Amino acid sequence: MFGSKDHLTTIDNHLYIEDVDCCRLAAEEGTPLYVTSERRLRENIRRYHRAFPDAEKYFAVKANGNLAILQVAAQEGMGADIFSAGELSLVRLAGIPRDMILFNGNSKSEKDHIAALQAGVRISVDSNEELEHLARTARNLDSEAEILFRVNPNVSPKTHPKIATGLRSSKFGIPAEQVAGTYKRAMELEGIKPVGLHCHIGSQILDTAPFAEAAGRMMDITRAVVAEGGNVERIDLGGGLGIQYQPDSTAPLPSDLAKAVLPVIQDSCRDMGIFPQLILEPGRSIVADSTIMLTGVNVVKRAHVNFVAVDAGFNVLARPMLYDSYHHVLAANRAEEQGEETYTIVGPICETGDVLARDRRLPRLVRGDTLAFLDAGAYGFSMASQYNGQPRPAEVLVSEDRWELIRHREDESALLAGQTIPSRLMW
Ligand SMILES: Cc1ncc(COP(=O)(O)O)c(C=O)c1O
Ligand SMILES: N[C@@H](CCCC[NH3+])C(=O)O
Repeated sequence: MFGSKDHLTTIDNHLYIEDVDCCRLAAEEGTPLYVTSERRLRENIRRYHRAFPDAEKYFAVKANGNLAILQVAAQEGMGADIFSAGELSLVRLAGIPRDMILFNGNSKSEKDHIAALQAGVRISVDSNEELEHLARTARNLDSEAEILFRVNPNVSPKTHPKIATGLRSSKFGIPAEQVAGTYKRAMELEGIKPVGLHCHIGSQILDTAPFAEAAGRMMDITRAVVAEGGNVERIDLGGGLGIQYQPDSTAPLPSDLAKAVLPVIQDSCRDMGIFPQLILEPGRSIVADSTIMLTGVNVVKRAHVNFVAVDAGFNVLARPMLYDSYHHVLAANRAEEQGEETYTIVGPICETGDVLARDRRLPRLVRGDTLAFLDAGAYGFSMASQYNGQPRPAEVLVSEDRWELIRHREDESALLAGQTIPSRLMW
């Protein structure tokens, strides 16, 4: 019923994650609730280690910044791809070694550069202008920035346009033809030590060909940099491997990615006589399918469309609203029943676009039922908001037959946090 998702099963009509009954979770922890299988998370990481035994793997923290999940990633030997000083604090707390952290981003402030330099992590430089700013800041701190250059390889990843990042028209990276010149400039700059090249072509990519194409472009650029006398010690191919959101679809595995990119890199590097450290930055393919989101049914409305209104909207799971993404849904308390009715599942937010799923066949639903949205671990909680005065949900980590809270449910006080009323208005 769940294909390769062997952390999910049904017993007596209830959905289980590992050995925990999701109906019990909903009853005891409330809904909406994010629930992660520790076993699946570890297995997904180990799959990357098996496919790429010599590469460093940096978990893309933007996919899921929960500290317990980062702790598991650290225990399993992952580094981190971070995009802000906030994410830097998270990964340092989780114990990820500084030598395996890359500070990415197309719009870093001086404060971000200082945070990266003081923490001693590498920085991915996204533009010629950033290079000059960073060099100045590093010199002011009497420090030296080890940098990679984010390259724009102009490769089409065949994914949703909002999450394609490697096209010429995207805001990310230095145009491929400029990189060798920029690298040369960096070698002359005091305060800067260029050590490699970085790219990331997009997310939820279901075909390995664009990765191979990007690897080829990276090798062409490496050749040009080496010809200028540059030292390329690190090549970072980013993340982006897609997962199987639709039950009848297929997605490549890390081993398929390895088959597509390793020969391209290894052959070219051997030709050039260099042996750089390969880096990958997977997010979604590590954490998405480890996690489900449980949500409670509040209202079933039989109108022009059959609506089922649940307690999670795009404030909890933004992906369907942002990208028309599909998440498979089932009734956690009637998981073995056939679909009898067709429903559009909507949230509690005051917007017509607050639709989590359309035209789903489910058992006849009533108030109090629990729905499970699968594959919710990547860009799920991390994109949740408090819109419409909705406190954000709790998260739990399941291991075999027990679970632990890894993030408390917010209450209304979270909506007040950080706010002040000027005294002149208090009368
Ligand atoms: C620089 C960078 N690395 C890695 C990732 C992770 O991508 P994914 O979650 O698709 O593996 C992203 C997000 O797209 C990214 O921007
Ligand atoms: N947030 C997107 C992925 C963005 C990747 C970050 N560059 C999603 O949910 O699919």
